[in-house]
Amino acid sequence: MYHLNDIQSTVQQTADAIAAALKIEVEIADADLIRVAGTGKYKSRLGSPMNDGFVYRHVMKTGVSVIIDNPGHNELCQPCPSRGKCLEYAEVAIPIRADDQIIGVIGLVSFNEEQTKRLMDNKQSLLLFLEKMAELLVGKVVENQQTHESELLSSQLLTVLNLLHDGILLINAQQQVTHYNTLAAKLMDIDEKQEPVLYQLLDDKRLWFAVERGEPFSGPIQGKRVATQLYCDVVPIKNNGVIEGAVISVKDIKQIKKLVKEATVSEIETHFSQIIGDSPKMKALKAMALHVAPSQATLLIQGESGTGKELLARAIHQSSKRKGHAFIAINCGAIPENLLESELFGYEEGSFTGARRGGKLGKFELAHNGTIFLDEIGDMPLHLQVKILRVLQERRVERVGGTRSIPLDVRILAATHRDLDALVKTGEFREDLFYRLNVIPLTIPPLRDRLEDVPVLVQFYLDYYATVTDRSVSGITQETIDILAAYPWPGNVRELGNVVEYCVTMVAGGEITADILPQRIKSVLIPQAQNSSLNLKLLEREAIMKALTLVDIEGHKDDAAKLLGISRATLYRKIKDYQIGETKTFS
Ligand SMILES: Nc1ncnc2c1ncn2[C@@H]1O[C@H](COP(=O)(O)OP(=O)(O)OP(=O)(O)O)[C@@H](O)[C@H]1O
Repeated sequence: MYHLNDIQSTVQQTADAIAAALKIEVEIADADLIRVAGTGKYKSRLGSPMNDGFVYRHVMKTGVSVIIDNPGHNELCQPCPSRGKCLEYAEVAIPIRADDQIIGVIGLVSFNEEQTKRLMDNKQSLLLFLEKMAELLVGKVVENQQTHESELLSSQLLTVLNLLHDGILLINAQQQVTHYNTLAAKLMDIDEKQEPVLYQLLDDKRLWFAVERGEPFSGPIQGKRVATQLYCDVVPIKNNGVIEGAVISVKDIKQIKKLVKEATVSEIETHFSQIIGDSPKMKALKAMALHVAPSQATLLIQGESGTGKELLARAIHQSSKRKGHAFIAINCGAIPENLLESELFGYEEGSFTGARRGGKLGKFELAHNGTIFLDEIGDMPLHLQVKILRVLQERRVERVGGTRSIPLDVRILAATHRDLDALVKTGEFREDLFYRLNVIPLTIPPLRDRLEDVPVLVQFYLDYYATVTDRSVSGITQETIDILAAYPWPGNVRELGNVVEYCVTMVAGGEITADILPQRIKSVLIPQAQNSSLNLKLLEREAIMKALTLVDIEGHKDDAAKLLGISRATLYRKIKDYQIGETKTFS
């Protein structure tokens, strides 16, 4: 809806102009019959409602112009309380029409014979003249409304732009900056008194050409007035195929790096104290790992799946001077071969179909100053093994499709559950890379070779799952622990954690007893459960394990047999019967 009052001074000027031309009094009312402008005696009554405006009300309602030469006697004057006392000689009223609405009335009033004669003699040209004046007012009020709407849109747009976390520039087809948000002003040092042109802010022809040709562009650009490197994304604006300009989003590259760092520095700090296990083998491993952690050495962690290779790698990272930087883990066996290269080394824009605009950082670059954990390195394809070797030797990476070689400061920790030695022999793993990685080998023994760690791990997981699942568990029976300590744990600590989680979930409060254990665990020993010798066997098994632990070093089973008071042959048989770990270790 248009309001004449919004252009009051124009309306008044129009009333004055009509009055001067016709030498007659003029008043102009809005749609609510409030006097917006007036001349002569009406000038002092602006803003007041025209209660007696029966003629004007009729014009508003019908949209038809009215000429009254007999005020007081005309039928439109019938309801007027001033009828009979009316000072007016004649009256002309025409509607002001905008689109389909009538937004006001222009009224001419004569107060003497001479004015009346002028009105009546030139009725047609007078009406035409007034209609033109009404059109003029409508043109002004529409223009005013459009200006207001576009100013509102601009200020809404600017408010939205200022909410964004990127600097934003709106560019027109002449490369002039028409709008920018506060962050853009800060990032590019835009002076608010000037209307900058793109080339005065961002110093790169590739960007200017992209805007000029209406093409998208992404990449690092040097600021012109600032020393900062800025990352820019250009999105062209086209209207019916015509280039109208572009929107450019701008980020501070330092800020992006900071965010990447925040996102990649692990929130889960892992310390050696979180690696549970007091068996002599674990103690020796932890001591060795703690010793080498602060060094820059590349480490190869070997061990079966679920033995805690990543846990150990995280603890090593946390105990090194790199702990404030990223720990980036990548499972080389879990990523399809065709994607692994770009995941590790990143790629440049346009290096292959489907490559993201602006390219992509690889895991090596993300780990800059920190540690990269290459899990399942044994699954790495040979052609990538060459690239890894180059990174290790030159401490630089080259992105896929790139020509630059980027310097890097990354410590590599690799891990595998496979026998790399054997892979080297079959030609599946490069010997030179193996020796390069295997500078300091760390081998985590499988859980079945350190079953004495089982009770403490069980307790650790009981506490953990009781807390995270919010279930109260009063304890676990000795018989259950004995069964767990006799199971060979092919899935190692991960499997044990899952079993305890299962028990905590199933027990519904109270104590965990043997019958709650998953069937596969029970079935290792339970066939003998009805047999009264179950506990005796368990005791015997434990005694053998203790004796083996005391002598500890393989090859001294004679001593263990002596301790137990049995022959060497019997000891070997019982080790086999009770499935006490004799599996190959990697050291
Ligand atoms: N000694 C330990 N103390 C506490 N938790 C452990 C221990 N060893 C392993 N875990 C836990 O077991 C789970 C498996 O560990 P992790 O992922 O480090 O093993 P992994 O050897 O890297 O396995 P994979 O080779 O399958 O990737 C994790 O939840 C880890 O926290």
